[in-house]
Amino acid sequence: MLRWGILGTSFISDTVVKSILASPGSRITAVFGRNETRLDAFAAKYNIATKYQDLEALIDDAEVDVVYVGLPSHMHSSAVIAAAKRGKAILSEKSLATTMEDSHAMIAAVKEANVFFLEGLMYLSHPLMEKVASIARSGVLGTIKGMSGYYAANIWKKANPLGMGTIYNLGCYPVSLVHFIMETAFGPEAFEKRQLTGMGNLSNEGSLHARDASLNVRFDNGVLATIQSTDSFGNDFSFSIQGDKGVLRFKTNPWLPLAGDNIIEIKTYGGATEEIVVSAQMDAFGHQVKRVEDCIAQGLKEAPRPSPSWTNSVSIMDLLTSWENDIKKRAN
Ligand SMILES: NC(=O)C1=CN([C@@H]2O[C@H](COP(=O)(O)OP(=O)(O)OC[C@H]3O[C@@H](n4cnc5c(N)ncnc54)[C@H](OP(=O)(O)O)[C@@H]3O)[C@@H](O)[C@H]2O)C=CC1
Ligand SMILES: O=C1OC[C@@H](O)[C@H](O)[C@H]1O
Repeated sequence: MLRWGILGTSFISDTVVKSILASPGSRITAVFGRNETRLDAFAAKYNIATKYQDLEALIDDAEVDVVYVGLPSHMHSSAVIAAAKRGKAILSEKSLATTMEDSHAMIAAVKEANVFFLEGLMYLSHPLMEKVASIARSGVLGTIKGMSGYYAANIWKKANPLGMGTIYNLGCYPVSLVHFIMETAFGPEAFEKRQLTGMGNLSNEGSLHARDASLNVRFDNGVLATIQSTDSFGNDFSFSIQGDKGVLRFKTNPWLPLAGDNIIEIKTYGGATEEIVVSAQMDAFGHQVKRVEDCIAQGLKEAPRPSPSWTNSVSIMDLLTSWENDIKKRAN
């Protein structure tokens, strides 16, 4: 039985805790929150016995095997480093961090401590992504030539501005999916070799960050990717993978795959359209908990693909930070 300690009592901890409690292989022994009222309410709601207002105290708790980091993204690095030093396994929310310096420091710490670490890009643990990878490898799309993605959610008033806006809150989803498809189709180096341009609208509320952002990438092998992301309006998604024989489109949200039916459409240029349904027992958060349990039971320190390896998480961050820098460079 895996014993979890939860850092943070916000919306995302609420979601993740429900999946942990639904799993027979896990239980929650402790929760940290800085606000006493919210901490008490959270612990009471989920019947969590031990409450801490001191983050280090939770990490030190001998009854905690795995720490879930549900703190804002600029705090991931310090929490992950502290947990790694105490030998804890770690599941830490996306984005990995908000800077490359923090990203390298946290991955160095988990390597040094030789502990399990997974970034919470939860959709990559869902069986839908295994299916997408098998389609990308099957040849039905031909050679992959391009990808287009869009993610919009009106969350800017709720998201912590120190999490650095839509690029890190939402853009990380299409970028990590482009990363996964590039790796699946062309091998581990293909994503790294590229040129990009970023455009966007900046906000200075709480931090200087992109609120609406678009990205154009040309990978050195000729594949083109276009991504758009906003946290200032809407509630919508799209993602397609274009090959020289056909195109794959997601009919349901690739980044919030469900318990139930998840739907992909493949259209070949000869005219045939096939709908593929991937049915799952659990949503992405449920599969993510199962993945953590399975990895720890097997003594693994990194989760297998489609979940991101440590190197994958750093590569994704490298693109996110380059995207942000390019937008900011144009604004100057
Ligand atoms: N996977 C998913 O679907 C989603 C993931 N996320 C991720 O979850 C994370 C949390 O984001 P968000 O909800 O915007 O963050 P919040 O600002 O709501 O903070 C989350 C938790 O961290 C606590 N916290 C914030 N600042 C501090 C601090 N300085 N010291 C101690 N505790 C602190 C908050 O306490 P308090 O309540 O007192 O403010 C809260 O309990 C991010 O990494 C985000 O990317 C978010 C949404 C969905
Ligand atoms: O991280 C997230 O993932 C799913 C989105 O719908 C949510 O708003 C975002 O914060």
